[in-house]
Amino acid sequence: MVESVSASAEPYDALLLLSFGGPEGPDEVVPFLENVTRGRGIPRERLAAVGEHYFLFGGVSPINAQCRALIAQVEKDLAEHGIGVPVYWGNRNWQPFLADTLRRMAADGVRRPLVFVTSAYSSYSGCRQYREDLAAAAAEAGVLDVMRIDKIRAYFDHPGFVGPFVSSTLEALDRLEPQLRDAAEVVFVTHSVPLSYAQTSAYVPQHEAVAGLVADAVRERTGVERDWTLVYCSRSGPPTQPWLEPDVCAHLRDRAAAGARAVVVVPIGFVSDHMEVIYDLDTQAAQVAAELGLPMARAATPGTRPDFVALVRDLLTERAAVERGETVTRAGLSGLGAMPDLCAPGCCPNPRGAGKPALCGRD
Ligand SMILES: CC1=C(CCC(=O)O)c2cc3nc(cc4[nH]c(cc5[nH]c(cc1n2)c(C)c5CCC(=O)O)c(CCC(=O)O)c4C)C(CCC(=O)O)=C3C
Ligand SMILES: [Fe+2]
Repeated sequence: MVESVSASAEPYDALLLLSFGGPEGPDEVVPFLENVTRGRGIPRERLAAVGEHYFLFGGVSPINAQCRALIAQVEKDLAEHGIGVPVYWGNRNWQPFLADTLRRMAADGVRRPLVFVTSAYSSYSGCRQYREDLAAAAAEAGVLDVMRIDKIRAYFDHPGFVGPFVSSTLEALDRLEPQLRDAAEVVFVTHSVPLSYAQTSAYVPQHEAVAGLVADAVRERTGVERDWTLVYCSRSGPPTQPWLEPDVCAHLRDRAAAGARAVVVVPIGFVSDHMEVIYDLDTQAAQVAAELGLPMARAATPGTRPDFVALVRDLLTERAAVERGETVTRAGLSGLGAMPDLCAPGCCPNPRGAGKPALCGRD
């Protein structure tokens, strides 16, 4: 972590965790899905199928509990480091809704919050869409005149994000039978997105960089050279629209046919074990692997690992130092360089066209 940056949140007076949101009971599943997919042309069959994924887990997405757990650890960590900013939480698609949170923050006297989004990579879904959410919610809450909102940069190659995946990949290898460990291939997985999103953002190169960093570290630690691939899960949208491929299940079939002996599945696209992880990987991909007789272990996501909790503080103090006019050293392990604090004009564009207001960028 970057200790050269003084541990102060000045000029920020609050940290806002901004996430996706998820249902917390069967009655909430359909309204939640309506919020997610409004105006996005997701086929009815796909929606019904995704609803079933949630019902399989009692209509409860794990994501909200994971946000609460992360916030509790971040509050503790900030307090331990003498950083006295309150931490708030708002979501794009479910309670607590972002606009309600912004209203409460304004009433509490917050004027200069910094936003941390639970998405590490650049893409419309993980970057600009949250910036549009901030603009819409700030307008709805009527706080645009009293609050200046900044957002923390994309953090895919930060050691506090990559490190937990190195540890969890080693732990997953250890869960395989000892005689299979050295032969196990590493399958890095992220959320598929439409090709149009991938072509207009650094989504794929950023994932390739993280996969390479984790694979290198695991090779160093185990002394074993193993094959790895980046694949995708959770494809949605109409069948006519091209999305990133291959799908994780198709990849497992291919590798089994090619004689692979075991796999470790590493969900580098996700900061915590939410629905895509517990359904698409732990349920669906695990079932395919079982049918193929292919031993599979799934690596954990960063969740509330101490390195990831410390990442939030590091990025908060880094950005605060920038705003105070200090020179900072930015933690980042890939050769891609840090993403800018203010998104460049037109970055991670809205596939339905420009023109929707977005905060925290140069456009
Ligand atoms: C890149 C990306 C991330 C990672 C970055 C980030 O974390 O933000 C992400 C996260 C998430 N996606 C989630 C859930 C859903 N995503 C959907 C639909 C879509 N996701 C997309 C992309 C992404 N999504 C896209 C291009 C669509 C098509 C519609 C559209 O263009 O918007 C749908 C609709 C049904 C379906 O078709 O799957 C659901 C229910 C949950 C909550 C999980 C839980 O409850 O635990 C989380 C964290
Ligand atoms: Fe999604």
